[in-house]
Amino acid sequence: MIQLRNVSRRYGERTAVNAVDLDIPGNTIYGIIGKSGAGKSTLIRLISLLEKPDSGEIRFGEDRVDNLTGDALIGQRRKIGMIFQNFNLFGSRTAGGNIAYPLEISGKPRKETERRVQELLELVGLEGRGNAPVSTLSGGQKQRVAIARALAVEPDILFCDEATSALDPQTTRSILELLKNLQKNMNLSIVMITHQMEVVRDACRSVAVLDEGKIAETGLVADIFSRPQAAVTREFLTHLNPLESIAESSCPDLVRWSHEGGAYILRFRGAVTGEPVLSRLARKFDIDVNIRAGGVQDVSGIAVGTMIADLAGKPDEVAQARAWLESQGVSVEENKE
Ligand SMILES: Nc1ncnc2c1ncn2[C@@H]1O[C@H](COP(=O)(O)OP(=O)(O)OP(=O)(O)O)[C@@H](O)[C@H]1O
Repeated sequence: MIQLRNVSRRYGERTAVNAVDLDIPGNTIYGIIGKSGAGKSTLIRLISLLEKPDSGEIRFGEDRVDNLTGDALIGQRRKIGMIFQNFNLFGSRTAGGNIAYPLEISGKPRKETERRVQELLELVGLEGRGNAPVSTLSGGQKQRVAIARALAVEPDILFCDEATSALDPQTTRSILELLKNLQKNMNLSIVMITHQMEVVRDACRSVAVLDEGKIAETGLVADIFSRPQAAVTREFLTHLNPLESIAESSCPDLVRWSHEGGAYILRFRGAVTGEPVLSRLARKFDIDVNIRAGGVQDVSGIAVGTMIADLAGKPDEVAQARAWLESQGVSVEENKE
């Protein structure tokens, strides 16, 4: 478990991370999502002990780590692996040579290093590619090498900083699948920094939404998807949900399709998705329901439905209908698009 209390980091006049409190559970994949400039990279530099906060405390488990220096700092940093958007591989080395690097500098004997490199290549699905020059690898393969290199020294925590942002959607999915499997099989804690809600949906169990250096909200991904609280979260979901992404999602259940928008966004989860809530709504209230688009996404194994609909009728009837929907576990939001 990583714990941040009142952590701030300023650059001159600019407060990049502002009084952040965060509990990142261990042994899971935790997402931190934010727009460009929200402070994600700064936050990850602080948590990975590359920079010190101006104020506040960071703990790994019981140990306070933000104030460490010397060998104690090096010891804690050994527990952390990192992968990046642009892979940061050594172009002059082969795939295997990159993976061997951290083992070589930690003084592992050559035979052991060779054996471990083979194991790691297998682990990331690159068996037989150890001698390939980095320049001959695809983006997805390069990221697999970077993952293997990060895992070579058996870290407790793997930080992924926009690790799939440079990859196409299919490669992104395969890298996320790999990370999910590694997390499960190695009891790893993974923290994923991203600006893509798809990455949060497809890989993370919990998420923190960062906005202008502050935590806008945190929660289980399925809860955030079905009942977003902060305006910035809704904005992320609006860009992901209503039209294109539903059609592309791995579990499309498209009801209808329209580019004309709709007055309301309805979100619901679990059992509610299977119930004929809208037909009951239309029977119960004197309103017309026009579904513009809708679908069900798989969010960490939980079905989360999103529907864009018009609810037309007298204002008080529509207000009552909205209140009834909320009482049935359906979150109703005006569509600002
Ligand atoms: N080393 C630095 N010196 C000065 N300002 C910085 C530094 N690092 C970050 N900032 C500022 O802090 C704010 C947050 O930046 P940060 O890179 O953490 O955001 P981000 O969410 O990672 O954005 P992006 O996705 O664009 O990288 C920005 O206004 C940025 O200009």
